[in-house]
Amino acid sequence: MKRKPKLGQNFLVDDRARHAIADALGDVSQRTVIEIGPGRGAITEILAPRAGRLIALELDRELAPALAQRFSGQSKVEIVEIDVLRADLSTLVPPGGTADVIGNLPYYITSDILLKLFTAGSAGLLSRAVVMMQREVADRVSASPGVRDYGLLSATAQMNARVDHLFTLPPSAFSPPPEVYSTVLRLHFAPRFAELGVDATGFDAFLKQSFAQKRKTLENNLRAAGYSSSKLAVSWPTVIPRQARAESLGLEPMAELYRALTSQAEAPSSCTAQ
Ligand SMILES: C[S@@+](CC[C@H](N)C(=O)[O-])C[C@H]1O[C@@H](n2cnc3c(N)ncnc32)[C@H](O)[C@@H]1O
Repeated sequence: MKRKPKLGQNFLVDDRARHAIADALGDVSQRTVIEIGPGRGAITEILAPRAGRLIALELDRELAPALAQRFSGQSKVEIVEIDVLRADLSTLVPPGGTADVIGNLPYYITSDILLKLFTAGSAGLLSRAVVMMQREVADRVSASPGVRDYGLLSATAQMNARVDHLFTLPPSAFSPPPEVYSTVLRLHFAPRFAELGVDATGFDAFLKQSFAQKRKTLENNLRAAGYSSSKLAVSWPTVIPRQARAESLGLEPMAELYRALTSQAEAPSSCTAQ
């Protein structure tokens, strides 16, 4: 049986691909770039001479000191041994400015990393990210409403960023080769909460409730979350068919329903499910 590498360590060995990933971030000469999971430095070594400042976050206790040693002569490069999910990104961003992110992500925590990036993007800390992930996850992030892959991750991503699908790599681009294809996405952080007239925390929670069970209609998911039938009936916008599933709806009608539900005094927690 093939042994799975620990910490999602499939290192990029395709030279064209690592240059294409670094190039996708554009001109970073005046930018702070945060690299997630630099590993053996495949992308780090391309960005080190280009970036205004490069901060690479690596969890592996052997790889991090080896990289720190290798880049010790380059004052613009900092290698930090840390779990990216525990890192406080706000401390890495220049005061009053934003940073960019790059990374061939460790696939076992891709969704958690993306959520962390969206939160930081909404807080105005990040501008762009070029990130590689398992193809199936990238397809979900960039899916449009109504297609099979569209779900909570797509809605959350598209509330927070414009998503460009860049290119896909086969397992042979990595060593050891993973069992899956990998896709590179570019995210331009541009939160839509204000434009759609919703508050970020409340709407994020509403999306989770709306997509809670794929086989249920949106109305049934919201009833299960505690909204009463009467409240749903008076708030339901005419643009949304009563039998619709959240997976078929764009963010505009979802925001319209959320605004209608929250503009009335009754809160979901005080509703009786009927
Ligand atoms: C897919 S490899 C990419 C390595 C390198 N950037 C490349 O392209 O060859 C993922 C990297 O993320 C690191 N990693 C895994 N979990 C991490 C975490 N929680 N925080 C930071 N780095 C992590 C792994 O040690 C590994 O170096």
